[in-house]
Amino acid sequence: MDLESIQNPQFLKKYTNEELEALAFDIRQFLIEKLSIRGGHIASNLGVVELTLTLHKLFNSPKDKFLWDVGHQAYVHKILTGRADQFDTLRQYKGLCGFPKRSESEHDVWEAGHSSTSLSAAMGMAIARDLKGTDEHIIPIIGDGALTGGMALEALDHIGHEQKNMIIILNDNKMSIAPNVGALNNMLGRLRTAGKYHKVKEDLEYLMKKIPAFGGRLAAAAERIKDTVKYLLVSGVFFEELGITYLGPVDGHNFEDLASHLRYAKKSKGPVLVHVLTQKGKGYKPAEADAVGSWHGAGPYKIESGAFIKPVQSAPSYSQVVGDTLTELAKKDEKIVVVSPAMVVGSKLQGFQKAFPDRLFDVGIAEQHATTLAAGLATQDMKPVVSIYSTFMQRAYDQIVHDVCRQNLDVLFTVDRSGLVGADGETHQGVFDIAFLRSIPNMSIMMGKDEKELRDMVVTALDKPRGPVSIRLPRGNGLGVSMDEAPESIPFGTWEVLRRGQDMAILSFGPLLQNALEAAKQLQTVGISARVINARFIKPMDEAMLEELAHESIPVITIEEGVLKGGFGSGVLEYFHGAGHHHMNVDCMGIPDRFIEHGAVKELLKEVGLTTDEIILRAKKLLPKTTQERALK
Ligand SMILES: Cc1ncc(C[n+]2csc(CCOP(=O)(O)OP(=O)(O)O)c2C)c(N)n1
Ligand SMILES: CC(=O)[C@@H](O)[C@H](O)COP(=O)(O)O
Ligand SMILES: [Mg+2]
Repeated sequence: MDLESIQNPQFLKKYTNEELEALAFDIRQFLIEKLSIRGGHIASNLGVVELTLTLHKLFNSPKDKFLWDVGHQAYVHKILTGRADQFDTLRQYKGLCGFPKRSESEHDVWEAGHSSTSLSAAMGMAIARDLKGTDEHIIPIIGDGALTGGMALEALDHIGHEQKNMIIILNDNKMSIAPNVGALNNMLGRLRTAGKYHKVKEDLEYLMKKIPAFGGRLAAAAERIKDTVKYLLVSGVFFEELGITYLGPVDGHNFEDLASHLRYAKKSKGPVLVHVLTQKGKGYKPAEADAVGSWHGAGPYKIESGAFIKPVQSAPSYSQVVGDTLTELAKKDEKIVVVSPAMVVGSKLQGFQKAFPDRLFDVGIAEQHATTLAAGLATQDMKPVVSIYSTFMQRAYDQIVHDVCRQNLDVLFTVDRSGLVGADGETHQGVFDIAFLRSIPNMSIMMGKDEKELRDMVVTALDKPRGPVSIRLPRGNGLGVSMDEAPESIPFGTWEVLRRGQDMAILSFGPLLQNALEAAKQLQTVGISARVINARFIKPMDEAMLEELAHESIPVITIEEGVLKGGFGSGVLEYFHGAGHHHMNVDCMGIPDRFIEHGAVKELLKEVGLTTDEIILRAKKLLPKTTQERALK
């Protein structure tokens, strides 16, 4: 079938199972081909082809509402709702978003990117539906990984209590990004192998009706028998005990099985959970065989061999540098313990995990728990490191404030994917952490200019008690600087002058320092001498150096890949203001007050004006008239 001709899912209503099989094949071929060019979340999408087709056949989107948890597995839904023709632009600048997007389609009723939000949102929609007196079906689709998130569990508690009509699809592929972990996953494992509960339950209810009613006592006894049988037949009745009818397990690649369970769910009252078993990567051998999560969010690949097409990189990724440094340090310091909320693969912690399986805790998608767990470890004189993506750190804000910083505990946060991340877009940009961490008492924040300085920062943070420390590191690879020298501690709270200059000062940190240095070089050619300062400690700032600038009265530009409101530049302004240096002329460059969509980081930097050219323009404008005139000559 020509998938690009699909306008909406109506055509599916009349499809036979054979036709659905053929369409599932075409969709898989389409995805494998399109994603081979620029990558994307292929494995999760290949796993939900039959499920998505059946949902769109049996329900009426957009009246009935599908809420895709995380949202990374909504590609098939996008194809069926008329967006196949845009797949060449998937996750590209100004192109199709990699997650559901309300502005893209009326069928995208809920946006996500972060996990475990679908059940709460579905509950909100179900309450609204009942208050308005309408009758649509609300259908959150949540993975076994996302189910480990605290929000999902909070929502289940409420859903079971309220008893609103809702069909929860639990898409269980035994995988988070890597193999799923935790006691809930173990419980699902037992359910996977148990018999089909809904059939057993129907038989039981039939049997009960046949028992003649001899008053309340017999009825009560019959209920008890039913409960006992339920316990005997189902190894875990977690959902039923919460008041949510459990149906399944269902073969998520079998149209008949899927349809019969979903039809049953459709006519059920109250909340129902349909436990669907799928295989991540289904239909593409290299992705099916993936046991570590390499095909979760894949880059471009060769279709025939399944080999990834990677640009030749001479430098290690920043994540790898942190992972390796922690492994090295942990050899000498047995107090170092690493906590990862489901991101062992992305943050390159497999080496640490292999070397110290007892000292790495993958806690599943549980950023809040990860943070307070680390706080607990710190109270017991351990050296916990929470390896966390900047964007997911947002989930743990209260735990950082209340549990870690308030008690001034020695917890190190290695804040991965800090700054713009690119193709994942606005849900994932790591641009808020400086603003939200800077305001918390006791928290220190650093970012290295290159991979060597990053390594030195990890050493610095762990060499003696420092209170809470956050070390930011960007997505991607280092600059390729030599790592031959032994790592060393950096004097806490100090900045570094990278280039001398007396007309003005550019203050920045991390990869953007390269742009600053290039700008300074080009400014020199027009007679402007710009000092470039590596403001590697975002907090505490190097006040002695700020005082020098104030004394010299030279204009200052601050540059950061973070939001301007409350960011590093704000900190510099606050300092000058607080110290009474009202004469200081400061221009802050950073991320404006809006969400930044997907695209290559380079394109996004251009969009927000964080380029060498823009720095040069802003520098020239900031300088006093006399210096500007000198530059024009
Ligand atoms: C709050 C949060 N933490 C971490 C992630 C990173 N992440 C994205 S998908 C994923 C695994 C989700 O597993 P599951 O829900 O089972 O979906 P699957 O990929 O198996 O289809 C993780 C950990 C996230 N998106 N949101
Ligand atoms: C959907 C999600 O949250 C992750 O899969 C994320 O896309 C991973 O990002 P990285 O590719 O930066 O590890
Ligand atoms: Mg999963």
